[in-house]
Amino acid sequence: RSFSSEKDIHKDYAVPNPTWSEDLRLLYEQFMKKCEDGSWERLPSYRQHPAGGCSDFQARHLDPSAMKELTSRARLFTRSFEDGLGFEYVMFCNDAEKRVVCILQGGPHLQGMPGLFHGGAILTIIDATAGMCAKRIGKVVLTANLNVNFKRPIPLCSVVVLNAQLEKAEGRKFFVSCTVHSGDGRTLHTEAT
Ligand SMILES: CCCCCCCCCCCCCC(=O)SCCNC(=O)CCNC(=O)[C@H](O)C(C)(C)COP(=O)(O)OP(=O)(O)OC[C@H]1O[C@@H](n2cnc3c(N)ncnc32)[C@H](O)[C@@H]1OP(=O)(O)O
Repeated sequence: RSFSSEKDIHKDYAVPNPTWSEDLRLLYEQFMKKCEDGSWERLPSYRQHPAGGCSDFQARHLDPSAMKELTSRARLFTRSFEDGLGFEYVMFCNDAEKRVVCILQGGPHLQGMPGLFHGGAILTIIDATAGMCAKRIGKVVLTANLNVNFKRPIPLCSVVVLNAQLEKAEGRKFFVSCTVHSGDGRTLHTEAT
């Protein structure tokens, strides 16, 4: 299926689709309920960055002529898989508490060791969730340092919950902690700063 259709570019992927498990749907409903009083907000998620969304950042870091050609082909890594095969996730933010929660069902194309989530895939979704937590305050942010302890392996295709918390801000430096728990909250799989 072509990813570059106009419709697809503006499609919000942070909503249920037929590949979602019952566990992910239940977590989604739980968090959508928390959004009712406005304390939590579901964050829409698109395959491509909005045009001009990071123009000053791109001007500083990238060659504009190269960017033009690339932009139409570029995809957000975590949104570049067919439905259900990669990262099925939704992020919710609570700006008052400086928190971002990400509910995630990892697809079969994220395998590392047989039957387990690839460590790089876990790093990716931690980077995106902690990055979003900093971005809620810093607007345009880059990850300078990411330290991770993998405590328990994550079974492939299971549902997990990431909790990112802003711990400290010093000027333009943001310090964020992030944990990955099993969907039932009983197992701490990963912790990161
Ligand atoms: C519209 C957009 C929509 C977006 C949707 C969401 C999509 C999300 C996608 C998900 C994407 C997720 C995000 C991604 O994946 S971002 C991609 C991965 N990250 C990068 O590529 C960043 C590469 N690094 C750099 O560009 C520079 O090194 C940065 C910018 C980070 C700092 O270089 P800069 O020249 O600017 O500043 P500085 O060197 O004077 O340092 C400044 C201060 O920082 C301190 N420091 C520096 N390094 C470290 C370190 N390693 N540990 C601890 N501290 C460190 C340093 O001591 C100093 O502190 P102080 O002495 O001032 O106190």
